[in-house]
Amino acid sequence: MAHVLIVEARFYDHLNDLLLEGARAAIEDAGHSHETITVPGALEVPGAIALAADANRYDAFVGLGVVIRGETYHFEIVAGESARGLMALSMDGLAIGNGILTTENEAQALTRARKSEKDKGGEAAKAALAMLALKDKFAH
Ligand SMILES: Nc1c(NC[C@H](O)[C@H](O)[C@H](O)CO)[nH]c(=O)[nH]c1=O
Ligand SMILES: CC(=O)[C@@H](O)COP(=O)(O)O
Repeated sequence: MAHVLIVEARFYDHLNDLLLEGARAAIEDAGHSHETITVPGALEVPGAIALAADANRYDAFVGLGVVIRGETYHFEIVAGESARGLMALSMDGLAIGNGILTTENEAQALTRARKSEKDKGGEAAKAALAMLALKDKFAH
């Protein structure tokens, strides 16, 4: 059984609750365990995963969050840099799924956060587990 760390950027409570529901269900349906930590925003997710990875307590990681475009260039920074950070950690050998939504508005985020619709939280969890399976395959 794998132990998965979910790192959620809790910027929009109601959207995160939906993403968490999907991610946790996917992990449990696959027969694995999980725990969740919370950070302020998407920019903190990669750093939190890097810190947690040093603890050697987790087999895989799922980053969750919602980045909704505002008035300034900050959307590009938050969306792009959180994704880049997770990609860098993935290329460094961590089994990671990226469930950080980057949308133009809340309606787009709701559709993607709901388990009954696009279930991006569950999708990210399944991606992390798929990468863990690959990691295990190449380790033997
Ligand atoms: N605007 C959003 C943010 N911004 C906050 C940053 O992620 C970060 O916490 C801050 O810059 C301090 O380092 N975060 C989100 O997750 N979603 C947003 O829409
Ligand atoms: C994605 C963001 O950083 C955004 O929520 C911030 O809004 P604004 O660009 O209007 O400051």
